[in-house]
Amino acid sequence: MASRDNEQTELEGLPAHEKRQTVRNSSFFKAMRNSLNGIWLILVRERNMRIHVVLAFFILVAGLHYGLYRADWLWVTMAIFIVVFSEFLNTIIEAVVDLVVEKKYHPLAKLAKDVAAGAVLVAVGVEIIILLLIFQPYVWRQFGIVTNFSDLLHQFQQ
Ligand SMILES: Nc1ncnc2c1ncn2[C@@H]1O[C@H](COP(=O)(O)OP(=O)(O)OP(=O)(O)O)[C@@H](O)[C@H]1O
Repeated sequence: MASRDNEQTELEGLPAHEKRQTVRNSSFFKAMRNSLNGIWLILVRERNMRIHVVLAFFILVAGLHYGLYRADWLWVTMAIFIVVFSEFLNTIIEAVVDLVVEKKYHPLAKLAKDVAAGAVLVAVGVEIIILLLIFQPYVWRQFGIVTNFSDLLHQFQQ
């Protein structure tokens, strides 16, 4: 138990002077503060999350550059969300596993962590597919090539 207490004060991203709260949040604002702290902690502790956020920024810039339609923005938002959300779940699972096994090797710990990491990989794969499907007509259009089926139909009708 002592080792867990030490780990708590040494947790990267968590101020050492942080008051140790283990009871329910006394107010909505306290709950909000702890939730924002969770977002801050994952950004400070997880390099992969920082990479996802930077990539999301460039995707948003590309979306603005190409002037995506509203429906396309919904897909792009969902694509970014599933990756960020899966990274949140991955971090939660890693933390809970570490809390339970306390640095000892356990095949179930490996299973939980590897499967959680696999979920992030699947989410990234889905994100890539969505982004390719959404962005490719805009990119081709820049070179004067029409690939969108409805645009093609529209051209024939004219
Ligand atoms: N207690 C454990 N028992 C068995 N295997 C473990 C244990 N801890 C970690 N591993 C193995 O080491 C790998 C890396 O674990 P770690 O907790 O360092 O994740 P990480 O490097 O932060 O991963 P990610 O890049 O997904 O955040 C796991 O995927 C798992 O295969």
